[in-house]
Amino acid sequence: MKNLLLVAATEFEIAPILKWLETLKAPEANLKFSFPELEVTVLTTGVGLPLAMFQLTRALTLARFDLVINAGIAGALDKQLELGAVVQVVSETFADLGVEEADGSFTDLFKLNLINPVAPPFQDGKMVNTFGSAYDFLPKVHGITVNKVHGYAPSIDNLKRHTNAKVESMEGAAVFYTCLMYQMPFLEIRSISNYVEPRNRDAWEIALAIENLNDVLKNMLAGLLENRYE
Ligand SMILES: O=C(O)c1cccc(C(=O)CC[C@H]2O[C@@H](n3cnc4c(=O)[nH]cnc43)[C@H](O)[C@@H]2O)c1
Repeated sequence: MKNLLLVAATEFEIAPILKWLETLKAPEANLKFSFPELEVTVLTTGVGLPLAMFQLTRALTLARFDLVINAGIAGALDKQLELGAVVQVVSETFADLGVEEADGSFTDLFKLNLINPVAPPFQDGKMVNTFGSAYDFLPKVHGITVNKVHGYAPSIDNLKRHTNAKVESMEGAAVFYTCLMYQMPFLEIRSISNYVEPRNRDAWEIALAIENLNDVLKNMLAGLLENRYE
């Protein structure tokens, strides 16, 4: 039997898949859905790096899982990505962990020699999902994780000059760090709800992003359940 941990920041991001699971099976404690061939545990961590890191670490110390799937919406740094597009994030960085210099530029903790850029789980300051390369069903992109969503043109321009990342979230790097440290296979799947641009909340397509994200999750879970519940 496979044990899967589905991790999202908020319940609204995974509400459709949760509803689908609930139509198939009544959950046990801790939102665990048990099928003969698969156990799916759903964990909502709250928004942001500290909450995600604590909740995921606790979950991984309390039970054994074969795979963690981090699912959620995200901002796109690249306008070539369509709103509603679903991607697999294959690398992550803690993008605002550092210092702001007197000229407004940003220096990360690796350049300041405060974190060793090649000490596990980092590779040249990045975290790479080596487990995720086995999965090839979505476009693969690089991601960054931030504490503060970018919404001010000069800081967005500055960010785009210094990263080749295509998506921005608030939890991805916490999942990468924790899973890589525990050598736990994992995937980060994100659907684009908005562009990282001067703040314009009205332009966010959250409903579309959630619908597409949950369609992908449903296909994955249905496959793992040998398509007996479609
Ligand atoms: O209503 C808002 O203004 C607002 C601002 C930030 C996040 C949200 C959420 O709905 C939180 C859910 C989730 O969304 C991820 N997310 C979505 N877009 C972005 C982004 O442009 N930059 C970073 N994170 C983003 C994030 O992982 C949150 O957990 C609402």
